Amino acid sequence: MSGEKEKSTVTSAPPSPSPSSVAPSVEFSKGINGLQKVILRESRGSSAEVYLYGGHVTSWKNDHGEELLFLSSKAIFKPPKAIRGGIPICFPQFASHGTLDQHGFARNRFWAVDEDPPPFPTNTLNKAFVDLILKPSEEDMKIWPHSFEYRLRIALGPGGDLMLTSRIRNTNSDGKPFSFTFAYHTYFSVSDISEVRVEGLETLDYLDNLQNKERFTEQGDALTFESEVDKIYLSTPTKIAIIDHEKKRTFVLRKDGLPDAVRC
Ligand SMILES: O=P(O)(O)OC[C@H]1O[C@@H](O)[C@H](O)[C@@H](O)[C@@H]1O
Repeated sequence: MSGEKEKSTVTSAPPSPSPSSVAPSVEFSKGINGLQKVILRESRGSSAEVYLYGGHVTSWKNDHGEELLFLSSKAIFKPPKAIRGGIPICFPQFASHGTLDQHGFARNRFWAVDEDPPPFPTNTLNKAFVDLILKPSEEDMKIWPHSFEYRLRIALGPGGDLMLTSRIRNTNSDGKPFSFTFAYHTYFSVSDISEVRVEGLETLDYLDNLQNKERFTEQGDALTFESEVDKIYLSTPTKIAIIDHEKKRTFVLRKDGLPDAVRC
């Protein structure tokens, strides 16, 4: 949940063999309640929508136009309320692990388009992407007294895979270090929850949010959802799969620099 460079890629299988037609594109427009959004489109037809409010991915569609993220029908898109669903950015605090409001303030702030991001080591020429940046306001500094630059790149690859990369820099003038917790709190769209299985978290230790964050060890070999679940798994593998038997769809999540994973 913490670190300087946090990357997460999600793919949804199976990929479609449809032919390549248009070039990747990035379009700026007005979304719900006039809030600014960015639409990423890649050559085979997949797309993603990102609101500057929260730096929040609200939609991710595959090349058949099927929505892959859940967005609550009660999501109101009215600042200062966080958007419910999609991919909220929890920063500088995940959940209630600190003195700030639940999940920190980054999801309730207006991010800017980062016109001049530092270069990336990897080639993104074949991707549709947008770079966003968040810096604290004076008001933010009153509740969390650390100066930072949070750069977020959201990229959609030619196969429709979605990649988020976070680069967080300490800009305190005295160089004083700070620590933070962080999460991409992704809401995947699935059919019936009883048809869903998660692979990659078996036998791991977790903190159970429904039992005062007590630590337990996962026992079963297939992780399903039989009742309410709210668990933070510790030291998870870089690859986790979410298998939706009814939709016959598998989300493959790959991550780098993010040791823990939440299942809820
Ligand atoms: O309702 P929020 O603030 O968007 O948070 C979503 C969920 O985030 C999880 O991390 C919490 O453990 C849940 O209790 C919570 O419901």
